[in-house]
Amino acid sequence: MEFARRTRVQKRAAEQSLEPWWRIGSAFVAGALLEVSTHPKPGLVTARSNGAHRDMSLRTFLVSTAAITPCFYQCAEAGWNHVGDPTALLPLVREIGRDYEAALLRATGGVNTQRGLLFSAGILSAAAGLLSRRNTDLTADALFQKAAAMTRGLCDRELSRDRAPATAGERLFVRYGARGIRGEVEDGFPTLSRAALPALAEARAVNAPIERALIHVLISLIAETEDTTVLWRGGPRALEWLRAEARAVLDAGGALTSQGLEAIHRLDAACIDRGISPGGSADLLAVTVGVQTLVDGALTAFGVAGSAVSARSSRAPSYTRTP
Ligand SMILES: CC(C)(COP(=O)(O)OP(=O)(O)OC[C@H]1O[C@@H](n2cnc3c(N)ncnc32)[C@H](O[C@H]2O[C@H](COP(=O)(O)OP(=O)(O)OP(=O)(O)O)[C@@H](O)[C@H]2O)[C@@H]1O)[C@@H](O)C(=O)NCCC(=O)NCCS
Ligand SMILES: Nc1ncnc2[nH]cnc12
Repeated sequence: MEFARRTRVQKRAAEQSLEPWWRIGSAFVAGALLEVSTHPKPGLVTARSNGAHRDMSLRTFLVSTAAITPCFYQCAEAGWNHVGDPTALLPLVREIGRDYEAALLRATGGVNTQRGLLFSAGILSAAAGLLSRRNTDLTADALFQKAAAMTRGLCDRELSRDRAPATAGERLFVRYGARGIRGEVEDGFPTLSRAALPALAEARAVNAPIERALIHVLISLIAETEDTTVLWRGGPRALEWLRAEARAVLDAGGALTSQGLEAIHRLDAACIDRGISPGGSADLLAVTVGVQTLVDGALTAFGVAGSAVSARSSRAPSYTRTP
């Protein structure tokens, strides 16, 4: 029975002429590329701005994405081949990830562009591989629950006040109790379930153009995320200021209204003035695109320039939204 089921799954994968892990990894690579190219994004690097950064540009992210791309494929394949408890998959995936974190830093000359994405998308790629092998539908909830199962106990193991912190994230845990990307993953991506995916659904419902939809998702993430990159650079006051500003933009309709978009441009300028850059929220935008691509089962929904973001809408975007 098991052999017949696995053959059926592998036959289906073969019919799609791609090993499942290629499709899984590509979903998150697309997320990384679409994220960095989207403009405007408050304080962040885009295709037209370096945001609040002197050490990063679009090209920095393009080469770091190229450097980490194989990681997602390898993590997905590790998940596909994993047998046993999901927690036993995490050490395998982290070993892969650490190699690619070094590759990322070599590619960027030491600039930390996407460590958070490497961690979160690597784990989700492995979770997707594991679920695909078991012929389980790739829903957002299934992916998030599997990622949480893989990382159970991670924060208790790695974030402690009993030893000298080694990284920014560990320092911020000691100082403020912030759990950063580790907390987001171990809790099963609550910020995506609560904010990002509903914002994407809202944009799809009005057939918003892709770039507007991605900006709208990012603002919704900034309003919710305990972003340790903002905490690191500006402390709790900066994080609370930014989240309040993002909520005000959403009250004006977010990226789905002209007033909201004007407010986003103003917030971008204010973040640049203050040296604030919500890199963790940007990572979660990339992860949201990857997850939605796996749920849709196709890259098309995000790849047709100018069209609406929905995978299902065939008509031209009749895009109007009153605040
Ligand atoms: C597990 C680690 C990745 C944890 O690293 P660390 O101990 O540093 O913990 P955090 O700070 O909590 O997280 C690291 C990065 O995660 C992003 N992030 C932060 N908060 C959140 C959040 N709430 N939700 C999601 N993601 C979050 C963030 O990454 C982005 O920002 C970085 C750019 O920031 P920036 O300030 O511009 O640049 P810096 O150089 O950092 O500061 P400046 O000097 O310029 O001021 C960039 O990384 C974005 O990705 C956090 O930085 C790690 O320890 C680890 O184990 N890595 C190994 C790889 C691995 O395990 N992979 C497994 C799967 S492959
Ligand atoms: N577009 C971006 N700009 C700055 N930091 C980031 N971290 C992830 N994406 C980023």
